[in-house]
Amino acid sequence: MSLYLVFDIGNTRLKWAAVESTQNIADRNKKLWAYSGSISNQSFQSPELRAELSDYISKTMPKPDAIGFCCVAASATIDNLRSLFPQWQNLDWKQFTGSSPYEGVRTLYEEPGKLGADRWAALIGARALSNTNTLVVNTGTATTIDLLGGNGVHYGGWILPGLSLMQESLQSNTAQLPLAIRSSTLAAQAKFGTNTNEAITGGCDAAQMGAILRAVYLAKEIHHPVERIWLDGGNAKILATEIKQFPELAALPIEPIEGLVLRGLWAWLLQNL
Ligand SMILES: Nc1ncnc2c1ncn2[C@@H]1O[C@H](COP(=O)(O)OP(=O)(O)O)[C@@H](O)[C@H]1O
Ligand SMILES: CC(C)(COP(=O)(O)O)[C@@H](O)C(=O)NCCC(=O)O
Repeated sequence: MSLYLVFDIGNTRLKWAAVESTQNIADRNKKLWAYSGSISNQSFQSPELRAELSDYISKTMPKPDAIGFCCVAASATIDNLRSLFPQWQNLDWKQFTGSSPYEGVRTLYEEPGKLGADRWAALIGARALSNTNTLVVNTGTATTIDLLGGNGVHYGGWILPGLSLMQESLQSNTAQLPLAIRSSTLAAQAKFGTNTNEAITGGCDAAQMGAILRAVYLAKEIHHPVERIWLDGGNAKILATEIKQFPELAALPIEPIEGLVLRGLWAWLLQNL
């Protein structure tokens, strides 16, 4: 049995988890991520908070046999990550990138090295869960929508501004729009907005859901009809709730999930160590 520590550094948050090589990688039980957590990139810039995180992780688990990580944030974050555990000597750090090979999955991206490492890891994580035609939707800083065929081929995908980014860009690039606050009465989104707040949140939600729907139609057009949609990332719960209100989308095989990127890093370590 080997112990792995995996880190997913996104543009907003750093997520981590510890897993044992003997655990079932297809397990969807939340307990799978018993040792896991996240910290905002902003907090991770603070030496004091990094020391706290390091202390917490190193007291929670023994020295791991390997640490797998991927990063789509600034490269300085990688330096901070790699200096996190001075208490553990000779750590085996493995960086996963968009061009890291993984047996059983290949991408049609023209330059795989340019594919976001987190998108590629999420696709591998999805593959570890099932061999069906799958749409991988990651609703983080950006929203990414990727099609993975049951044959293990990544047909490419789309990148949209994430929900917060959409709303923030309206505020920062207009004279009259505020930063919208999501109403707790979600039914408001299922109609045309009758105030600025509803108009913004409803519009941004509709853009995200419209892209998912368009991807489902396109997958059918290219003869890889979607059999499963994984919804991951910081805005997955919001979007899943919105989706339930739209019969056309609610009928789709959509499931919220956590940690697809971390799962992909784990699968990659299993295959390469
Ligand atoms: N506790 C949180 N901290 C930061 N962002 C959050 C939180 N909860 C929800 N969000 C939303 O999730 C997004 C970040 O999601 P995440 O999947 O961590 O992104 P990334 O992988 O790009 O870092 C933010 O843009 C924000 O809209
Ligand atoms: C699209 C992304 C910004 C998403 O990042 P995230 O929202 O997870 O922080 C990231 O995957 C990235 O920088 N990709 C590189 C370009 C590409 O995938 O084509």
